[in-house]
Amino acid sequence: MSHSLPQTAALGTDAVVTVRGLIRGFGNGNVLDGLSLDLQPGSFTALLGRSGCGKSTLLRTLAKLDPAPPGTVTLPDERAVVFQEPRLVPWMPVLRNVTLGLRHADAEARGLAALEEVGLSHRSRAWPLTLSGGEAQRAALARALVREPRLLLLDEPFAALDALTRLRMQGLVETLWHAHAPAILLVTHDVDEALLLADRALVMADGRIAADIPVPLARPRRHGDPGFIALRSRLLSELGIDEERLAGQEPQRSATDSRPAPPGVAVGGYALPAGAVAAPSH
Ligand SMILES: Nc1ncnc2c1ncn2[C@@H]1O[C@H](COP(=O)(O)OP(=O)(O)OP(=O)(O)O)[C@@H](O)[C@H]1O
Repeated sequence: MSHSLPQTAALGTDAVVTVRGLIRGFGNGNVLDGLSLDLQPGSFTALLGRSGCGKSTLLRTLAKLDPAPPGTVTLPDERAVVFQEPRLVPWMPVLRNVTLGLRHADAEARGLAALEEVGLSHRSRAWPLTLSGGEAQRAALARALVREPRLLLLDEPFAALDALTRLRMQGLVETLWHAHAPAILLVTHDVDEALLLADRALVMADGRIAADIPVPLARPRRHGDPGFIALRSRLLSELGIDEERLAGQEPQRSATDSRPAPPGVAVGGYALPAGAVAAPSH
């Protein structure tokens, strides 16, 4: 794990999100144990960590779906969240799903514009159950986008998609980020996804941010670039993953594999072999 002190790193006054000493437990120890974090306006941050370390708990707290003790979390009002499942209301057409809860007089025009941006305007009248997995996630992104969020929370939004659709969706999210500049917090198990998209990678462990790694790579990013490879090694090491054992393994999935990715830490959409993840040292 990092030897730096990321709990106090990058804490600034102009942040769009401020978390200070956040504690959250469910009866059996604290999942979040004094976690502190700042997110700057327009930043793109990836959040990684072992399964069960508390990533979704933090994200749910930032979405105000879970309570936080008074004074520990400061958030903008304009927030939106996209989950692994699109969570569309099945008895409402796509456009209604996107505009649900919007109070603007021109909500429909805004909804159509958002659908246009995600490449789904031709399905605005469709029922959610007739959408493909990728289309449904596009609709979920449009529903987030139409709210003009200053903070966009993404909880493994591509994990249930096949590898090719995931690549397209990653490109779409990057385009939307460039166009609208929300602060994005992306929870992902995929180290390559984190390095392709984010300018900062956070690793959670022991209920805190254990490592805070800048990703100063030029875009568009490529897996083979030396800087990418070096950061990948660093991130895998922070995650306690044995890269040498990983290198000896054949990928279990191809780019056109339509099966959803299995849970656990992944690299480039490939599930890691069991032995590649070191036993917890704590
Ligand atoms: N509402 C809840 N009630 C009880 N325990 C919970 C609740 N929410 C989360 N937990 C527990 O808190 C821990 C952290 O869960 P969380 O979903 O935040 O982890 P995660 O890092 O997102 O995991 P994964 O990567 O597998 O999605 C887990 O042990 C989980 O069982």
